[in-house]
Amino acid sequence: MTDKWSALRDHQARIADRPILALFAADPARAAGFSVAADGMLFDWSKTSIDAEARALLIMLAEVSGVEAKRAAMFAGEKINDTEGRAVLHTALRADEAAVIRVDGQDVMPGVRTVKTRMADFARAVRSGAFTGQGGRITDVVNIGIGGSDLGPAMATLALAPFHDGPRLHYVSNVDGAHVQDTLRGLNPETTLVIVASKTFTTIETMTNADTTKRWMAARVADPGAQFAAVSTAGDKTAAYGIAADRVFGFEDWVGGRYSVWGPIGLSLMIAIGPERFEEFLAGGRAMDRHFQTAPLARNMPVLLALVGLWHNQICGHATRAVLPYDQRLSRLPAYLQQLEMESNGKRVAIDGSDLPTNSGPVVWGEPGTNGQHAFYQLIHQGTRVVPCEFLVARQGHEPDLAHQHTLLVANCLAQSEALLRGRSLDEARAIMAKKGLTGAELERQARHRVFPGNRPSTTLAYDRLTPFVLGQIIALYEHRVFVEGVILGINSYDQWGVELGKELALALQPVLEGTAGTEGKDGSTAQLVAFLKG
Ligand SMILES: O=P(O)(O)OC[C@H]1O[C@](O)(CO)[C@@H](O)[C@@H]1O
Repeated sequence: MTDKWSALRDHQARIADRPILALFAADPARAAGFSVAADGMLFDWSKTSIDAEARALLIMLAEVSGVEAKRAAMFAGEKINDTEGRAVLHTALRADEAAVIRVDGQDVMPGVRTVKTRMADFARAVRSGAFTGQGGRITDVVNIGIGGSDLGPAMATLALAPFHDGPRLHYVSNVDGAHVQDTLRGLNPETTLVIVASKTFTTIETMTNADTTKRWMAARVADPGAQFAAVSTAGDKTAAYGIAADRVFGFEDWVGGRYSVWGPIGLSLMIAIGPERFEEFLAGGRAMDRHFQTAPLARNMPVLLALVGLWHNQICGHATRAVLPYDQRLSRLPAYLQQLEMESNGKRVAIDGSDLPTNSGPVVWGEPGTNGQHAFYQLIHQGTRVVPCEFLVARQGHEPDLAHQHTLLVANCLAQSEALLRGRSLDEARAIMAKKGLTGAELERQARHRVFPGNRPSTTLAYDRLTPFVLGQIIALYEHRVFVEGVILGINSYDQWGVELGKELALALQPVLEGTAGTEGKDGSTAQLVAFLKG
């Protein structure tokens, strides 16, 4: 059967044996030709097996899949999340002051601006000491949320540590009591602000941790509710929880959880770095939006990042991709991208309800370099499976006195992508063994262990320095990559039905574990585990 993927699959089969290095040899301008720059960032995808013909076919794939029309529909507030009947407008949260964006005929921007101003006022009050706890100035902020209500602000707070001049920030997500207990230990309830961050305000992990934290505070503070703020789309539920309306920051259902760091869910980040820096973060996202909307597909960074991803997963069959930031402060980026990419594009059914004719999105994983090098790069270099690697690296760090360490970091990043590309041949390995004095069968055996197949694909995203603006660019880049991949796959990237069944079963298992219900109807393994865990 020929479909929109066929020409690419046929082409890939034809070029499968051609080494990436041969592409560089044949085209001295390959590095520049297979790279794209946008607002100070460089995305180099030349160390992949994509040649000029594959590139043309990939661009055509984006065209025939209607990426440009769908992009316009998203930015215009059309309800492209059609299994939930919602618009997808996280971009409105970072749109410029003059923007007019309508949903159901209503301009949403006045509401966005009003809430942002309220957030900024509150953040300034907390940072300046105008808003106090019952024991004085706020020293610590605890953000209680999970998934998109945790990963974005937690990742960004860590990423922007050099700009963190507000109170200390803590993030509690896991329903495991260890998380909340370990976080609250050592904090003073009288000077702690708690932000309950939940789009729905029903998520059991978040509400359970909020209840626990409220009890912890009540033991020392007369009015714990006065030190709680809430971020949610559910104003009725935050009111029922006893949080005064002036400390509730609402948003609309057109902001998906994993896309929500730009708005009220980013309140903790705003308190950490201040409203002005937060604006710079939004400006970075906005710059990437502009690039995504205006650059031709062949020079469009999110489009190219998506096409490289599709080439590796759907065409070459590589099931995972590693995100490898050579930037310690981006150590939570892989976890953040796991939700962004896997919750968005981990779907086996197309928008029309039919089975997907190809693989869904890949498994995303990673750790910051150089730590990963001393852990799992062995498999990346010499394992039997190919793992496309996505490196991120800054031209400069925030530690001028440690510039030599930054140079070492950058050298390591470049060395890894070079090693993946070049590898080491058997002859080269034999020469190394011969130099060590080995001969015969032992030389051969030892040499085989030292062969690196090479020809392993990677991309590198390089930027100047991890500022709020650059972080905004990076997050928006990946958001739009997910969008483009989703459009081409023909799925709805903005729902998440796959998380529901486990939630339902957990609710039903709670009384079983408490002993008020039996294990009738449970499979043998689950019943056995219940019996063991009940003790
Ligand atoms: O913000 P909420 O409503 O508590 O949801 C938290 C997370 O739970 C999910 O719905 C998945 O269970 C995510 O999509 C979301 O980010």
